Amino acid sequence: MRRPQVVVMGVSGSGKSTVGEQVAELLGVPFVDGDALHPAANVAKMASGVPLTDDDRIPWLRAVGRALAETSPEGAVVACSALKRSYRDLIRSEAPDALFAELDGDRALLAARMAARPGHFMPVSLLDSQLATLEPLQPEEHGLRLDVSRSPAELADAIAGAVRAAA
Ligand SMILES: Nc1ncnc2c1ncn2[C@@H]1O[C@H](COP(=O)(O)OP(=O)(O)O)[C@@H](O)[C@H]1O
Ligand SMILES: O=C(O)[C@H](O)[C@@H](O)[C@H](O)[C@H](O)COP(=O)(O)O
Repeated sequence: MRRPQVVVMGVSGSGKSTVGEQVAELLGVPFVDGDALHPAANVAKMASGVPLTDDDRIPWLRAVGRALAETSPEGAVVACSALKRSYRDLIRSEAPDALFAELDGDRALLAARMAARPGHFMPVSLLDSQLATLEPLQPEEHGLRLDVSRSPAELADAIAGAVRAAA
């Protein structure tokens, strides 16, 4: 298998961190949570209920792309919302072979998962702006879309299988 570079993407609460960690485990590569790469100002903004702008996100997306390309010679899995096509293009400018696994779910399920998640900075009130910003993965983009009504283990298996098939 070529070195896997995988972005688990989707709106807040879709399971990027939970599923991404399991994908990394299955592939035997490091996992990087994109949340940890945000500057403190971005986290403070989201925690106060204000959506990020493109200007807030651009340096962060470059950092996500660099993490994907540079964390390990074996490859990596990164959890990153990557909501717009232009954001994914920025990540691909650092990691051209990245495979994007989009986690989709209906609003009620996502809101319930966000509300049940203890101690996270992201308020449920930002879910609607996340969904409004989301541009789903397009057919010509390298990746797959999955519905998050399935278990994390099933989702991780499907993503790892797609990565292996693409290698
Ligand atoms: N497929 C799933 N089925 C059930 N619960 C899930 C699933 N994926 C994630 N969760 C739960 O939903 C919440 C949000 O998941 P998380 O990984 O933090 O999402 P994200 O990183 O996309 O914001 C967490 O409490 C997590 O345990
Ligand atoms: O671009 C953004 O608006 C943020 O990056 C957002 O999409 C991201 O999802 C946050 O980091 C919240 O963290 P969770 O996704 O873990 O809720």
